[in-house]
Amino acid sequence: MKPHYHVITLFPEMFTALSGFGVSGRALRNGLCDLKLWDPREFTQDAYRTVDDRPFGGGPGMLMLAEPLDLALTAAKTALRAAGVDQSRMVYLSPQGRRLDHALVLELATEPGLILLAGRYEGIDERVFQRHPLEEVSIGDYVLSGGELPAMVLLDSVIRHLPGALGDADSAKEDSFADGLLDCPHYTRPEDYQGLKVPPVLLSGNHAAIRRWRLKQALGRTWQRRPDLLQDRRLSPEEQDLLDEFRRAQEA
Ligand SMILES: NC[C@H]1CCC[C@@H](CNc2ccc(C(N)=O)cn2)C1
Repeated sequence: MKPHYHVITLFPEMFTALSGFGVSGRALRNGLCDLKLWDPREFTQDAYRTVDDRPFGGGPGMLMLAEPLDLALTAAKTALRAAGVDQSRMVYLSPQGRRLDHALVLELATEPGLILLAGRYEGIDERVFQRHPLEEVSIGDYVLSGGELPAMVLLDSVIRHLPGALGDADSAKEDSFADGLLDCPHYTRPEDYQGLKVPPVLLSGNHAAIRRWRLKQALGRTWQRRPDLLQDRRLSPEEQDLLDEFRRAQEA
């Protein structure tokens, strides 16, 4: 059953960045999943198609009105039910949310339906959260002008884990965060670029040695740049040896 992704957004055209290119574009084109965009403006009833208004209590900026969002969210839910998906996770992208990480991406990749709400302006009327069980998700501790880019970041990372999305399935498995480590260095032709050489082991054809070298580099980089990731990751005896080797070489 292919997953259905629905996004509520004032700027549906932005999503060509996801649907028009690369792995995510191919996955959508090949029907591994589908994407439906809902513009709250289509759910307004006034002549000016108003989607925002000033905040009660004063303060700068505008807020998104509850009704167009409520109607758009309900329309998305109804469409998903018609497609046979009864329970969809509903996500509001916001800096106040649960941090998106590999674990959450894997969770979301198992969902048959997702409804994402991309906010704009200074926020949305709080009553939308009382009408819909929206979970807040953040892609990082910074503020963007809208939730559309975070929605595309979330969907791109999720789509990569759908069966068939990546030609060579291994590349997702080999994704650094898949095994809890940062990525190793990569090299391709030429063997000598501006006097800079490729590590000989990668040209040796000795696949056991190449695997060990890559694992050692990934462990060393993680230790150097993201030691916190090593807190949560038990190391096998081989990995511990490789990391010790890396560290000794650094101190030499
Ligand atoms: N109060 C600001 C807030 C009002 C409502 C719209 C959002 C959109 N911007 C976002 C959304 C998500 C993230 C993130 N880190 O995932 C950053 N920025 C901004």
